[in-house]
This record gives sequence, structure tokens and C-alpha cells, in this order.
Amino acid sequence: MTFMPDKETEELSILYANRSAALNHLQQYEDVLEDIRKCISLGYPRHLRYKVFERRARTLLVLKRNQEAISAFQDTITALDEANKFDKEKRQKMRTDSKLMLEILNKGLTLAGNPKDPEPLKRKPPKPKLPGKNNREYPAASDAIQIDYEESRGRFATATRDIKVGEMLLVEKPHSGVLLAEYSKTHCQHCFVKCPILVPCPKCPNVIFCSEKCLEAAQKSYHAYECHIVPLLWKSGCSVTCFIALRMITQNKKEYFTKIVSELDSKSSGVYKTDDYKNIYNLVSHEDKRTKQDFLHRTQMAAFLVKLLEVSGYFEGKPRSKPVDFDEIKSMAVDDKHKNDLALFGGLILKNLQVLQFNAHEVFELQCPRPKPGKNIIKHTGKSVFLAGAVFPTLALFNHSCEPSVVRYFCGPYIIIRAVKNINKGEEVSENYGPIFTTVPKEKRQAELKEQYWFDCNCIPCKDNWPTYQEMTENYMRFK
Ligand SMILES: C[S@@+](CC[C@H](N)C(=O)[O-])C[C@H]1O[C@@H](n2cnc3c(N)ncnc32)[C@H](O)[C@@H]1O
Repeated sequence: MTFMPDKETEELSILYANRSAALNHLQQYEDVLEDIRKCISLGYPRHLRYKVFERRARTLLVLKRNQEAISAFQDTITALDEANKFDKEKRQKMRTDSKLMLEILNKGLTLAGNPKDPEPLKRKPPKPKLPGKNNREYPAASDAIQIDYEESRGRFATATRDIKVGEMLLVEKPHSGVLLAEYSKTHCQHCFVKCPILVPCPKCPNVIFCSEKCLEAAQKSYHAYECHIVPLLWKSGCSVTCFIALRMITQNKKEYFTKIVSELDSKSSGVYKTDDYKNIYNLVSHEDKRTKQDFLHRTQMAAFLVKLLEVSGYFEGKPRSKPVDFDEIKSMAVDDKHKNDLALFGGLILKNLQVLQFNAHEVFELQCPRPKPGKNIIKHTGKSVFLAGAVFPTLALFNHSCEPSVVRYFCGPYIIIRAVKNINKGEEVSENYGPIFTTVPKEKRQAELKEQYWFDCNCIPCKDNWPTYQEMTENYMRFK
């Protein structure tokens, strides 16, 4: 991929016009209209406009948006007057064809009583919403959830009333999330959806976005600083978790952190908001149980990441304008003027790395093959594909059970939690961190949870030694 021409240039308008022709061949009609809108707003040359206006008119006809097609054909006729470099005969033919289409359309619409055009299709799914009332203290969760605390297991969710199977209990956007490198040219860096047509960053060839809106949101926060350091991060081989630890910083300005740093250790009061870094900072990190080796390892990673932050221009609030390489990082002397920033942000990144170890989630996309035309037997061949890593601060308060009460899935960047069984008032509402009692034997589950999450699982299937499906005999099923 090469660089995009700078924003708002004639060159870019020509690029959009040409892409609209390609999209037309691919029958991606809504995208054709969007590219034509962009190309006109960027000042596409007047003597060429008849081409895109005519393409717009014909696209609108396909979409049965006839009222809009009429004005597009009228624009085509007007634009033909300025198409002085275009073959006179062809110009005349296009004018006649457009006039004919106008006549047909006007007649048809009058006969049909001038019906309204259908609404344009929305490409992105709407933002998911909890159907009932939101919890006042934890707005990402429903009012059926409350967060309790016990010394031995920390915070956990319980039901404030009876919950019916299927009920939606939580909808949350990530506080921070990062797409895996291998999806950076197919999925939106900002909202993780697959891009039918891409909007590249005008300053780097590293990532893409699904819309101008996502590009703008990213450029206004993390991507301004990440633009030229992303390739080095990927090349370093660091995990997506390390990248999230950095993103947790780059998505806010330096001043945001210097303002809140003195309150970070105090317990939060009031509404628990997803975008509040203080809530993330106070998630479980098991700092007191870590070994020296563990700290050394994480501090080395934090030192590398904070150096990247320094070269990105973050401390000065001036994003860097060219790519960075390993040699530049290695040869950098400690700059006295950045000493305090390096200490503060190095410390925050170190904390982020610890928190993420226990609180990050994988973001999945369900991929299903296109159904073959004419075949009406649906085979369930869809698979979940690991796309990104993210931290959802409210969901991170749910504890684990090997027989969970909820299931999670994604809608763009949002995670959605629904009950998979009826849950009684006062019962714990538990998540699952990986091993389920039906398929993984108890010893293996316990070992995995201890190694990854540092706790001894004491859920009912573990306590009562429930058998896996394979261990259940027919008799067992019947007697139970
Ligand atoms: C994602 S956090 C869950 C929320 C956490 N309890 C808190 O206070 O913020 C994961 C951590 O919670 C604790 N935890 C989760 N499930 C548990 C369980 N079933 N029993 C005991 N502790 C558990 C472990 O310390 C684990 O590392």
C-alpha cells in the first residue's frame, strides 16, 4: 500500500472518482455514492464531473432511489456544458440519454403518486443498547446486576432480581483495544469491523479505517502518536497486550494523566465509567504476589514502550512526522527534559501491563462462508476468529465459574453479555475465563486458572467434582 495523497487535494478527488468506477463494477452501490460524494466535495475537476454525475444517477436507479436519480441526471446535463474536452458527438449522446431517462422517471413517478425514495442502507450496525434500565453506578451493566466484594475473591457480580435466560446484562465499549497486526489492512483500527472499502490514514500506510468518522476519532487521539511507531512495535514481536498497555496512554493527552495522577490510588466514588483510566488502574493486578523476575521482565517491556512514547512526540504534544527505527531508539540518550515524563509514564505502562494480564479480553469475529446459491441446507461451518485484544472495565469485575451464567459476543467494538441460564436473585453472575467443566477435567481447569489468573477455583463443578460430558454415562444423565 502506498501513501494516500494529502487530505483535500484534487489528486485525492480523482482517486475517489476512479474507485467509484471500480466499486460500480463490484456492485457495491452505497460505496459508489459515498466515493462520488467525497470526490465532488474535494473539488473534482469541473470538466470531468459529467462522468461521476452520470454514474451517480445510474447507481441511484439501481437502488430505486428515483427522486434522487432525477436530480443526478439533471446535474449530468448541466455538467455536460462544462465538459469541453469531451468528444462532441458522445456529449450529445449522453445529453439525449439523460433527457430520455428524466422523462421516463418523471412519468413513472407521477403515475405512482410520487412515492418517497427508500432510505439509504446503513453499513454499520447501530450501537447496541440494553433493553431495560441501566445500572446507575455501573452504567454499562443492566439494573439486574450489582457488584459485591469479598476479601477472598475481590469484586464479583450478583443478580439484584431473577434473571431470565437470554436477558442482555451488559453492553460495553472497550476502554482500550488494539487490532492484531495481521488484520490491520482488512479491519478498522478503531472499531474492528471488516472494511468493505478502506479509508487509509493520509500520513502512514500502516492501518486502515472503515469511515472518515473512525479515522478522525483515531487521529484526534492515539493514532496521531502511533502513526510512525506502529511498524516498530509490530516488528519488536511484542504481544497485543503490550500494545494495549501503550494505547491506554496514547488515547489520552499527557495533561489528562498529569491531572489525575495524584488521585489514582484513592478508591473511586460515584459512577463507574468505561472511559475513566482510574477504574482501569484499580483493576486486579496482584502486584503483591509478583516475583522479582516478573517485575524485571515487565519493567524491560515498559522501558521499551515508554521510549517509543518519547520518540512519538507524545511528551511535547507534537506528533512525529517520520517513521522510527530500532537504531534511533538504541542511540537515544536520556533527555533531561523528559526525565519526569519517562518516570511517570514508564510507571503507568508497567501498571497497565500488570492489569492487562488478568483483565483483558479477546475480541472475536464470527466468520461464516457465503451460502451457495440454490442450496437451502444451512451447514454450521462458521468459526470465531481472534481479531483484537481489549479491556472492558465493567466486565472485568465479573469473576470466573467453570459453569458460567453468561455468554459474550461482539457487535463491532462492543461486547455484549447475555444470561445463558435462569439466575435467581442474589446468585452470582459469573463469566468464564476459558476452561468449562463439560469439556475440561477439574485438575486441568484448576491448573490453568491458577497459572493464568492466580486463584484457586472453588466453583460448584470444582467443589462437587462434576463429571465432564465424556465421563457422564446415560444412567448418570437419567438419575440427575
Ligand atoms: C477479571 S478479575 C475479576 C474481578 C476481580 N475479582 C476484582 O476484584 O476486580 C480476575 C481476578 O479475580 C479473581 N477471581 C476471579 N474469579 C475468581 C473465583 N472464582 N474465585 C476467586 N477469585 C476469583 C482472581 O484474583 C482473578 O485474577
